[in-house]
Amino acid sequence: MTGHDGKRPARRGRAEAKNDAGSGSGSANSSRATLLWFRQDLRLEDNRALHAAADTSLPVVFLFVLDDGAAGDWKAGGAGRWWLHGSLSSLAASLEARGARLILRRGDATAIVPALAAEIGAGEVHCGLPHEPWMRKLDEQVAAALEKAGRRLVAHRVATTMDLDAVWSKSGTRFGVYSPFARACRAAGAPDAPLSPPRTLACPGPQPSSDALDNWNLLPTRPDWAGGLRNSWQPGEAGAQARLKRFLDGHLDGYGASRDAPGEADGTSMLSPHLHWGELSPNQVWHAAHDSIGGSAGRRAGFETFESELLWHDFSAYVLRHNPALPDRPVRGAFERMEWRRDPAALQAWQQGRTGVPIVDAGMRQLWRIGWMQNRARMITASFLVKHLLLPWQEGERWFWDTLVDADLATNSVSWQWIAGSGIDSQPFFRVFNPVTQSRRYDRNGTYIRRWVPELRELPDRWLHAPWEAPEGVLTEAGITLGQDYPRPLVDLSEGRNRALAAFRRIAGPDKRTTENREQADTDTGTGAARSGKTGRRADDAPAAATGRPGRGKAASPSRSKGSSPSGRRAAAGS
Ligand SMILES: Cc1cc2nc3c(=O)[nH]c(=O)nc-3n(C[C@H](O)[C@H](O)[C@H](O)COP(=O)(O)OP(=O)(O)OC[C@H]3O[C@@H](n4cnc5c(N)ncnc54)[C@H](O)[C@@H]3O)c2cc1C
Repeated sequence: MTGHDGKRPARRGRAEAKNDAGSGSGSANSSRATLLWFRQDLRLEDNRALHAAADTSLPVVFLFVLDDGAAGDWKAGGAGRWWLHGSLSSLAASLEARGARLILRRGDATAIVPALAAEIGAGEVHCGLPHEPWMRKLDEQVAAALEKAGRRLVAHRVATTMDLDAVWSKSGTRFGVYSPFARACRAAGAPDAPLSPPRTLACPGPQPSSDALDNWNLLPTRPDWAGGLRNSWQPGEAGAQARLKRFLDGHLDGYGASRDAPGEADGTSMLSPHLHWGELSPNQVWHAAHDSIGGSAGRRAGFETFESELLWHDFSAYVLRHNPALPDRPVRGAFERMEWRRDPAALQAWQQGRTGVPIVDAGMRQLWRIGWMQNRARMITASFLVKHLLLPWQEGERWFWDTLVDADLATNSVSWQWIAGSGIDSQPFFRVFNPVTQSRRYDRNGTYIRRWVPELRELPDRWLHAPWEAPEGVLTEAGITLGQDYPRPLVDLSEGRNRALAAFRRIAGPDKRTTENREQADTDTGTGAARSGKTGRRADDAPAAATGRPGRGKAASPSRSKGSSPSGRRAAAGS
């Protein structure tokens, strides 16, 4: 819905506080201070929790708790911890510049938050509204503990453009598909306008004690694998603003095409870690992008596509909110019976970017080096793991969790299940990305491959995407001996594809949706039918007719690699 001035009406009235779990029994009136509990909203601008705390006119105490116990398997991974250190350091400096202090505590938040609220005499604790299941459970426990003492927890929407509890279909059901969800969001109008930081922050005289950030050991030391991350990112609000400006100044126009070209510098905004850690709100990003359109048709087109991606971010949170088991279990029950293979050597080759398929290796090495991978490359590498290698999507999800600076429980699990075909509004399993076709289409000149797989640099474009097809003389001239300078492919692409399709056929029967997929698979003929609602997500392979030979992979339940610490996994993979 667009207003006559070309601007959408605002989604006002949707930023109200949530999870107001306490009784509000009057203790707020006798409060001496307010507690602001930061989580994944590490910013001063457009932070509704911060505004609500400041509006009490009481001194505000700022707290961040590192509670790895509550997060369990989903505590921040190695790259996430590196980012968190930088982001907290930046936030602490911004607060100090305003005469305030960030209090750091490590341990059980259900004990720490109520105890600190009692210590400073806070009637209210303000925080951002989370969508991670473990954090929601934690909030319930903290709210209950506070309530016992007549205090209350007040959560504010800080991480999505929409109030996710207010998005319903016309028939009153939840959306299970992205496109109508996005239509409903767009129809609701523009996201709320961003708020500037409060002018003044009243701070208490004596401050509570705080841990020293350096003592949390969030940065890797032995080995220090973070050099590529340091060279690529500036965690914190200032870095986020600079990245947003760079993208909007030069790259919104043409984003529709460049977002699919992994080799294009700044082809996408690279805002994902800043958005994940809440150094920028999606509302700030939306408004800045919208305001930058001016009269340009190209920028408007870029904006429309960019907005779709921001809504995918909201949709992922929405899906996780309504499917708390999503990070661990397939949404489609039939996939519980999938006969995934167990092949640690293949898994490690994938993690290290040594599969012998250049576009896959380029993506995995980019991830390793800078803690981020371009979206098209994420799709190709994920599909290769799940389909050509027939390894459980949870293995890939775990690896991404540990190595991505933007690792986000909602987006990561929704995306992995989308690739695996086991999730909500996913790509059907029988759509198998051919990595070579994808590579030729989206990295036509080989810029991406040459950057991240330099040993192939001298190969002519024609052979770069599939070196195993190159004549011996061409390889020799490029200085490559396959199996020595660069691996032979881990799997024959056509055999891998057939093995995956055979495994899929064995589970397809009893599950309604997968049966439908299979029937569709037998009749689809073109890429048009392969288009999903997801912008730019298109499978390029012909659909699976019932041609594959039965696979021989042994049934393996997905292992979660429990017990190996994230940084241990990074260290184990070498550099
Ligand atoms: C297997 C797989 C795993 C992924 N894991 C994560 C993850 O852990 N964290 C994460 O933030 N993204 C994840 N994505 C989604 C996507 O790849 C990244 O959000 C995107 O590449 C980030 O780059 P950008 O900021 O330049 O995006 P842009 O193209 O500039 O998009 C702007 C913003 O929109 C959102 N967005 C873009 N693409 C998607 C998408 N496909 N789904 C949901 N939101 C999107 C992000 O917040 C992004 O920062 C994953 C995708 C795949 C295929």
